Amino acid sequence: MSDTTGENPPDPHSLRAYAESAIAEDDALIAARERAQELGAPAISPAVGAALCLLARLVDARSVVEIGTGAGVSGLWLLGGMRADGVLTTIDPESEHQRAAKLGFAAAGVAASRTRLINGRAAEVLPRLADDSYDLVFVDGAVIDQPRYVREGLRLLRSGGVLLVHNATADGRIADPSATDPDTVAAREAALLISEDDALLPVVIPLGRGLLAATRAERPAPLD
Ligand SMILES: C[S@@+](CC[C@H](N)C(=O)[O-])C[C@H]1O[C@@H](n2cnc3c(N)ncnc32)[C@H](O)[C@@H]1O
Repeated sequence: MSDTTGENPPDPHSLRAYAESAIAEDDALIAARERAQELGAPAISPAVGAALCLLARLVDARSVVEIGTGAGVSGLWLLGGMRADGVLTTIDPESEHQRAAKLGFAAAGVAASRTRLINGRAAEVLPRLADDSYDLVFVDGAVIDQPRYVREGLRLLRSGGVLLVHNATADGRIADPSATDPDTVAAREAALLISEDDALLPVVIPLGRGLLAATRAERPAPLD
């Protein structure tokens, strides 16, 4: 499994390495990535960022919620795909991380009105957000909390919206039946919540640490 710290890079000849190398980041993203490294807030990989940007564009996202601001690398990619008047609501309990993200958003020329940085724990903040009102929900907090975030994320998501869970594979352990550590169990529970919901169309995208994407399909009208 590739990681974004560079400690465990993918085989340079693998499809995954190719997918990562095919994405070029601009100066604002490169600087944000450096801040993330300094703060120890691991950022999504460039290919995951490009996937986020693409999906935000495809759903014409105006309202996005992010769990785990970090230093703003994923936020910058999401904002790049969102509508020009779209607002990113991003939650993180670490004020230092959010200060770095704010710096990165300003350096990229993002208007302050387009970001709502909420300093707090997602478990306390998410219940205050409105049902069915977000086009995209991006989950990138602790793996152990994924089931809770998926439940809340599905409540927030509008019909036709997209839920994205990063590190959905618990660093690749999800496919190993002998792995029963708490993170892997939590990642399995989150994946099951999604796969057992008939209204969702899910896919695991094997980029970065694994991105689980699911859209809430608009239900077809019943036949007479
Ligand atoms: C992997 S980093 C996020 C990286 C970011 N999404 C990016 O790609 O640039 C995880 C972040 O989750 C935050 N976090 C930890 N506990 C949290 C919680 N209970 N609620 C929300 N965020 C949390 C951490 O402070 C950290 O900044």
